[in-house]
Amino acid sequence: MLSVDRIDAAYDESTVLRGVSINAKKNQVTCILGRNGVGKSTLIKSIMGVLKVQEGRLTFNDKDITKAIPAKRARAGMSYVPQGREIFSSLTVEENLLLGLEANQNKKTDIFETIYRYFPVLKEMKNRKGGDLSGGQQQQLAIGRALAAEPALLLLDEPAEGIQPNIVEDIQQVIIDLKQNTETAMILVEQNIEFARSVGDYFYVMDRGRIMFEGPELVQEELEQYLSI
Ligand SMILES: Nc1ncnc2c1ncn2[C@@H]1O[C@H](COP(=O)(O)OP(=O)(O)OP(=O)(O)O)[C@@H](O)[C@H]1O
Repeated sequence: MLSVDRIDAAYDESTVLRGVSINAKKNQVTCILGRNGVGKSTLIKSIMGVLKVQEGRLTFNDKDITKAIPAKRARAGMSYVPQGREIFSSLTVEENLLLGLEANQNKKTDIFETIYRYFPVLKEMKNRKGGDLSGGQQQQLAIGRALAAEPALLLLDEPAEGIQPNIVEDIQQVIIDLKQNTETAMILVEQNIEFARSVGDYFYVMDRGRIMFEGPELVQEELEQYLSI
């Protein structure tokens, strides 16, 4: 459903991604692993279109989206949870979710019941300002907002980073539930190997802007070489 074909991406003059190719499939969690600064977030940004690629091609549901702006990719079914959970602090929880609904083709708030079932705390706090939530609650809201679009492809950039363990478990359960009950394809950038292993179906390991390893299992040797384990 998503195919990234030999892309290069750069910030100004410095090239960060070099000939990166990955695929994501319906109903599967595709994990991107690698040390700090190897280009994982840059890859996710290139997929969402926040960063333009210089070379290569992106295809989403058989359409070439290489030059499409992020809003068009969102309308086509992509949702993005950036690293650092960028929610709107001055809007309420419910207003944040309503913004997510904008990208949803059927625009029905029925999806909110599913989101509130996944993250009951969001229902309890639906009239509170996003900025009043704890870090973990804001991460739940960021994921909830992305799910309000009922995406075909969900991009998650380190959702477990800096989050307390019980909320990490909730997020893990949501990913597993989405796999079991929907056709959502997910791309998960993660430093937490156990988290990635527990939900992942296919793994890519990056180093200095390139894919060094890919496969359905994480091989210990590759982990030691590229993830300093
Ligand atoms: N906005 C930016 N402008 C210039 N350089 C950037 C920018 N964002 C990232 N970089 C650089 O691009 C490289 C890859 O960064 P990226 O954030 O993609 O790595 P990452 O693998 O996601 O790391 P982390 O796990 O720390 O988020 C790094 O050298 C980083 O310093």
